[in-house]
Amino acid sequence: MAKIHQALLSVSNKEGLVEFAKGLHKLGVTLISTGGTARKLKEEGLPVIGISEVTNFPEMMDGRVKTLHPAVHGGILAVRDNEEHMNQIKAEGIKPIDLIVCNLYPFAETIAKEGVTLEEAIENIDIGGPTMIRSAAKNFNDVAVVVDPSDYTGILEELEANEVALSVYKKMELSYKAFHHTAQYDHLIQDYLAKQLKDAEGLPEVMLDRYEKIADLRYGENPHQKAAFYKEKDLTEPSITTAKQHHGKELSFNNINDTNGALELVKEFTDKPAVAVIKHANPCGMGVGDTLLEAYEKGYAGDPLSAYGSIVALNREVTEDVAKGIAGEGKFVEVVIAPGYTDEALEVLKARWKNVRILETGDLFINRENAGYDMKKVTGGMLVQDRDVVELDESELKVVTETKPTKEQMKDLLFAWKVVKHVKSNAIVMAKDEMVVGVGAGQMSRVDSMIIAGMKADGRQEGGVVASDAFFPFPDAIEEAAKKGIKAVIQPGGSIRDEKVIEACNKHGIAMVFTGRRHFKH
Ligand SMILES: NC(=O)c1ncn([C@@H]2O[C@H](COP(=O)(O)O)[C@@H](O)[C@H]2O)c1NC=O
Repeated sequence: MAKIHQALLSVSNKEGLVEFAKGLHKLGVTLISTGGTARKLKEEGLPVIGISEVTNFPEMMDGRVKTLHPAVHGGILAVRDNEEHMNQIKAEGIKPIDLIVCNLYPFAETIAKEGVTLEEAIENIDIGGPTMIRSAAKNFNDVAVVVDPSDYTGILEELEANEVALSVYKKMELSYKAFHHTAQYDHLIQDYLAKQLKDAEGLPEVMLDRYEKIADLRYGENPHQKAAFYKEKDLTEPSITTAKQHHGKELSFNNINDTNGALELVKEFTDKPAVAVIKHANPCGMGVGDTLLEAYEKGYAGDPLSAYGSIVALNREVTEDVAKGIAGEGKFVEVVIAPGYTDEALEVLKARWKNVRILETGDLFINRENAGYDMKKVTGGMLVQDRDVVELDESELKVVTETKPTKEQMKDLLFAWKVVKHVKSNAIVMAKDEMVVGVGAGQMSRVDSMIIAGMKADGRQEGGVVASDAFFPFPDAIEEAAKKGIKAVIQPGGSIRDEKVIEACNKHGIAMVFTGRRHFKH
């Protein structure tokens, strides 16, 4: 392993710098540095060669040109066992630089400042730093590059243990990290400029760079599929990616997907306690109540059979009584997710199941102003759209039937409308007293979803309401609803046969409300 003789330190974030430089100096490494970094090291009494002594050029134009010089890049990029390279740098009086310690102008922090000007942002685009980092990262066989102050201690320890050398494997690891760092940095700049341009409202040119891996998963949807979990970098609201796990087995691919569905559903309810019971990302039960226990009981009662092995999401802190409800005899859940838990509640859940995943999100909200994107993978491509977070404007509701919904029915219609948005299309939700009593999900025809919802409700829908995520193409589903004793329906409207659908409602004395907006979820 080749020894490190010369290091170039040029950092904006000076955290840990002095200790690291002192360690390098103690190991006999020569230190080269740029303006502010050199000043800081000199203040500590460290011997530092200024960059101008290396380049024979002054640092110019407010620091726009400091390290951008063949004396620096030749010293970094020369391949040490390439005789010609080494002769060439020698002839120019260039000495190899074996270690680059660099982090960049604080672009992210600058653009986050209130009232930042374009000029200020542009001045904070680092050019020399990324160039140097990339040179060193390319030549990782011979050069080490450190971009993260949290790596300083570990590197010093390795240098101390290995006669001031690092393994090629370690240098390759640092190279990977360095390219990641510069790629992120460029991305941020690209994004910022896109926002300044007139088409800032459009979707970004490149999507996947916005995501970083937070976990490798044991496997994907099936055991033969490899999988990992990625987090959106500029995430602005609590989500499955930010939830803290208190207890239980590692989350699986399917757990994450289903828990996301459960959490997003209860996030819709802010005014009152709400509990969703989810299987395969669809709600099998959902309830709203004056207390969280009441909401849980309604959520569970929706479909106790399907609730076995479900995911339970709650929108309020879980208390002991609710935990006892979830942990009741004969029950089994995969995941519980909530804004928080009392100590007693946690005890109850932990004691009941060794493996149940208990997740805490903190206070729940939907950031509708900056909700991010929703994506669907297709073979060879990806579809991207805004997340469906638009709220129902109650003033736009239109009662289109002779019969008007009662106050109680309207409450249930609005409840069911929020739920149906989270059910796979074609989606039908039957509800009564702010409790889901039947769900028809993912059917190829809407009337089949209605029939299935009615089957699941098993009589409990009598006098209740129905929500449909998209319009009824025919009156057939209304005929089915009428047979089941449904008294009010909420749906977007907009079918060419709306008149027929309204006629069917009028015939059966069903009240129907149009929202004017559909919520497909495919
Ligand atoms: N222009 C250059 O040649 C150049 N070389 C290094 N830098 C950056 O200057 C900063 C350190 O400056 P100082 O040591 O003066 O505090 C580092 O963030 C480094 O990435 C440069 N600045 C910007 O491009």
